[in-house]
Amino acid sequence: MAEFAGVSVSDISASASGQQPFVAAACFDPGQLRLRLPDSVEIRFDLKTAQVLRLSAVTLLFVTGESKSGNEDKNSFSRALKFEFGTENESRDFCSAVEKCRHGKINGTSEGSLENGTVIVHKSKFDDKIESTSAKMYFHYYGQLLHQQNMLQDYVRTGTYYAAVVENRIDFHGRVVVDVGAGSGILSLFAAQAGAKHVYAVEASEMAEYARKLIDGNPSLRERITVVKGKVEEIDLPEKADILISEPMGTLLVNERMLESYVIARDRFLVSNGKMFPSIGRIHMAPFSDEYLYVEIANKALFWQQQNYYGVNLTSLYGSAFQGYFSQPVVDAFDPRLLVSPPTFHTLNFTNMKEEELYEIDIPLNYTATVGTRVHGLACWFDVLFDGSSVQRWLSTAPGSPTTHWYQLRCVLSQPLYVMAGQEITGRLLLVAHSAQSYTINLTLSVKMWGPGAEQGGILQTSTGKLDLKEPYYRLSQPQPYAWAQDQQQPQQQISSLQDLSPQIQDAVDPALMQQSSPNSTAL
Ligand SMILES: C[S@@+](CC[C@H](N)C(=O)[O-])C[C@H]1O[C@@H](n2cnc3c(N)ncnc32)[C@H](O)[C@@H]1O
Repeated sequence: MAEFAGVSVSDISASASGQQPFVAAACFDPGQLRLRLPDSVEIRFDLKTAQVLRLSAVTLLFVTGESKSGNEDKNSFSRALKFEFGTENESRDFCSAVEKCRHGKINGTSEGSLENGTVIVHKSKFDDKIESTSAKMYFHYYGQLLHQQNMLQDYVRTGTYYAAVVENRIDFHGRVVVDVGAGSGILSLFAAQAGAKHVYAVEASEMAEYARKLIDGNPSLRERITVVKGKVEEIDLPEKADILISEPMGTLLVNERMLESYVIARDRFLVSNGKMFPSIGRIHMAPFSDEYLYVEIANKALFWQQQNYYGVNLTSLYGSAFQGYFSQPVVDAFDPRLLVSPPTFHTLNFTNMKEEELYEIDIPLNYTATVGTRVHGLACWFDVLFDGSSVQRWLSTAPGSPTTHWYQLRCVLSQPLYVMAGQEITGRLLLVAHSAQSYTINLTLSVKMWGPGAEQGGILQTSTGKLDLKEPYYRLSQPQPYAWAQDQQQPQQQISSLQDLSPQIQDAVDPALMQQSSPNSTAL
């Protein structure tokens, strides 16, 4: 590894103001820069979080998220150092050494000449889009075995992947495979079982170490699997892949924004015409009616209706709390008979879509109501296709299908809509990605009002909602029995304390329900 002797270093971190420049030797290890000071103190810097800014031909600014002293590994703090080199060549060599060693890469990356002021080694595309705090929590979550176990124990999910791989061993046999976000390494092991020539299991979280252990514990497969710790946006691999395998799906398919990493991995590692398992995903959507759910959500805000909470009037926050509860998409398994019309779907083709197409997903909605009822929002779920050469398999998360750990998702509108059987429901679902690895959901549903004016094009009754996919309400009930007739004659036990609701909710609740409600009914 490269070594640079006699580098003049000034610590210009706020915490080091007034310190004199010192002379050090700079050495590189995979992923690390070591500065050796004359008094044999050594300071190590993690290159993954480092940025290098070229200030002049011989001066570099080196900023790092954390450093570790030789004696005390746990002592970490951010540093800004100014490096002065003897020659321009030396400063360039230092830059390319940083780049080469940054991720402890399997192979090196190109060296390039730089203009003054160019930031040369720093954030990847992932880091540019995603807040570091979000990424830290995300990879911390996936670094824990209990969460990997949760996915492994979703037998619908894991069993479908297993079947898709072993039934299509023709697609894996003798092929190079990249497992994008390998987690425990399970899909890599499946690919190796199906005869893959070599599998690169790429995993960014600490789970990579467990994956290594798991793979080591399977001697007949381990020779053909290499675990690569790092983000697919950042690591390099020694060869291209014939096939990518991944499980990048989040709630509503797109939550976690890992599909973008899957598409980036395709562009970086897959041979042209290579296969992707899965190759397409579809978001399915349909309007639904669920009075129970609506009242349950509206009721949550009632707390803020109190005028004497330890002597404090809370009501000024009631409106905000009410909107807040309706901004949470509901995750649970529901009875498909709650759907008000047949679903439509929107397809994402992972094999040819651009990563940027996932930043904003705009879906026009158009349905015909099959029943007269109140529409409380839009129900969504997804499926993905394993388009194998032998067998095509779908992994479905639809209501009524065996439940998966994704359940289904419902966007509930604070103002329900009235529809008649045969009436058209139009609208738009706009998903806008945000830097916390999730999406803002903008939902609009409209129906034409009946009565005077309808013949002239009708008056639109529109309801809108803005929800944050990052903040779901995990309701996780079992599928509800379909307890009432399509004409919305609700059974008595579902109505509780409706008389206690605020006038605002009472306006929004089905008037038939209000008449039937009784304070003695069982809780919702
Ligand atoms: C949904 S889990 C799937 C794990 C495993 N493939 C399975 O099927 O059980 C997604 C995994 O991808 C990893 N991951 C997410 N984004 C990544 C990225 N950009 N680069 C590498 N790994 C990533 C996460 O840490 C997580 O372990």
